[in-house]
Amino acid sequence: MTHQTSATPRTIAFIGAGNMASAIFGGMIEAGYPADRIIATARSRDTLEALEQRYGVTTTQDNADAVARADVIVLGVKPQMMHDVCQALAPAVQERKPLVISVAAGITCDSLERWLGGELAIIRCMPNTPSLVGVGASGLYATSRVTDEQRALMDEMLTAVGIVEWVEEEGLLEAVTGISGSGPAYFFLFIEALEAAGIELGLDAETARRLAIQTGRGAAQMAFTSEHEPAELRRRVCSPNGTTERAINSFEGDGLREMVSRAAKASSARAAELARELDQ
Ligand SMILES: NC(=O)C1=CN([C@@H]2O[C@H](COP(=O)(O)OP(=O)(O)OC[C@H]3O[C@@H](n4cnc5c(N)ncnc54)[C@H](O)[C@@H]3O)[C@@H](O)[C@H]2O)C=CC1
Ligand SMILES: O=C(O)[C@@H]1CCC=N1
Repeated sequence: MTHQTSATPRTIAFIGAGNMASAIFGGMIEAGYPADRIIATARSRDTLEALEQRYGVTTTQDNADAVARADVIVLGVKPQMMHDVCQALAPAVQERKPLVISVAAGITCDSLERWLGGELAIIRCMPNTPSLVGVGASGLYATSRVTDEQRALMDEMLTAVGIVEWVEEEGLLEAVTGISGSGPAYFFLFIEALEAAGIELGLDAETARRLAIQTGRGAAQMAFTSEHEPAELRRRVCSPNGTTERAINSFEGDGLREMVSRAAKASSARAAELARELDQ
């Protein structure tokens, strides 16, 4: 992992080490980031003990103590918790002035900066959970106080767990949320539906699941590595008047594209709604 180019790896505190935050630092550690440079906080001692055991990270229930020791803080609590967590952390953050990263859907840099006491370098990140297996996709937006060095550090952290796309307008993170932030759930739903169809067609559940998962994996891998566009790869599965053509016509007739578009826009709109609801 490229962090080795830095003289000393930065200490990174993950405030609210739940599904998303642990997917990021789990992926970073898997890629070689030193676990002893990662501090994780959560409300429950049991959660923290499990993280210590699994990843070898340092843990504490005291968010301010974690901030006091960190060069970078990653805010990973639910959007609804963010205001209270930030306000409680403001003195420690103002004392230390770390790079602040938020992965919360919706919450704007403006809100974060206000809640944390002002004048901070903030990066908003919309990651996704496949970061845990090194195949994440993250959208990033940086405020004007973020230095080139801090951007490079963020690139190092997140390219260790997947691809990184910077956006120049903060509002575009809502689009990222609708596509890749929420996106893994869409693909899991499709796998579930394909598995259920396999069972209806007479396969046993285990076989149906294995075929559905491997097919999703294979199609994504082909789309990722091929010189051809996804539409061309699709056409190559469709023999004229064959079986796939019937299935694709069924999807098109049932409005799959419109369904996907509506779903992605619903996710994106919810991100904007969260920002309005939670700005205080
Ligand atoms: N789950 C996902 O696929 C994605 C989630 N996100 C964002 O990540 C954030 C977290 O989501 P999840 O990880 O899914 O939720 P989660 O519920 O798994 O994690 C939240 C963690 O915060 C901890 N927590 C709550 N209050 C705390 C406090 N006062 N101090 C310290 N820790 C506290 C909880 O113990 C929990 O471990 C959200 O803001 C969400 O918008 C962003 C992209 C994808
Ligand atoms: O569902 C959510 O609100 C979060 C943000 C993107 C994925 N999970």
